[in-house]
Amino acid sequence: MSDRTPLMAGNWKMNLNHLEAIAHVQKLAFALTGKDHEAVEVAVLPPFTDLRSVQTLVEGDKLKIKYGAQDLSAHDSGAYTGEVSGAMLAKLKCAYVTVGHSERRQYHAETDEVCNAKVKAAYRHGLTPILCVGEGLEVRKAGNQVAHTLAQVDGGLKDIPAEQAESVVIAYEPVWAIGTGEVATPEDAQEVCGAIRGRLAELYGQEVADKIRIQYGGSVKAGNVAAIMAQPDVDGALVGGAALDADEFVRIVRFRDQ
Ligand SMILES: O=C(CO)COP(=O)(O)O
Repeated sequence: MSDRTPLMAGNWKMNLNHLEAIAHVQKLAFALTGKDHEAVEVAVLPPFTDLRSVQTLVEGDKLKIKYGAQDLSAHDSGAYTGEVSGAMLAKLKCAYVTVGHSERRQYHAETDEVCNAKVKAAYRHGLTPILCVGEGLEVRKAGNQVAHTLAQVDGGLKDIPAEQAESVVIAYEPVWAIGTGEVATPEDAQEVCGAIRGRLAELYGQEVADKIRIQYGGSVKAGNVAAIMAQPDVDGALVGGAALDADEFVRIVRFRDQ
């Protein structure tokens, strides 16, 4: 059993307005106990428009729930219409920011180079990046999932020094498992997460690699999370749909009770 604290993060995607976000975080906060928070780090990743409201609630009620954003600009400020900078997210006391989610890679043509620039921007502003990697179905069918995912890790972490990388979170999210209900088997998850740990050791040495948390994401539910979390190189989950159901997300946080 590693001494890495599991991170269960809910990626709400484009769901819950700022009023719904307040109600949802209140429900989570009411359900989660001090014992839960000692065992697992819990984070929510709402849409940008919810962040100020979530910050106000978390700070006002001194909640242990962390929060962050689903994306950030590679730029710090300027003529980038519609973008949100890491500086602005830091001002809202965001802890995390996802980078390179497959839906952004797919719909916004985010390359490994763009993801690398965003990882650097996150660190410039004191945000912990959750770097999302993972293969599509064709790559999986061809048996190239490890090589594909490691190339994304290499690209996303290019020129990131060890003192920053040791805090990064890597989220392995096989695209064919996202939103499909077809969760990866624990063995599939461990195969790639273990390979990611090995690459991190090659890049930064084993001591740093052993500090880095690697999440699994893709149709995680309370019923399947425990077997995935039992894998030695899985340190949490990046949860989509199930995170929108407070009771289900709390059951995911309490995976050890299953
Ligand atoms: O994309 C995901 C989290 O970032 C996973 O989404 P689902 O849990 O809905 O499959």
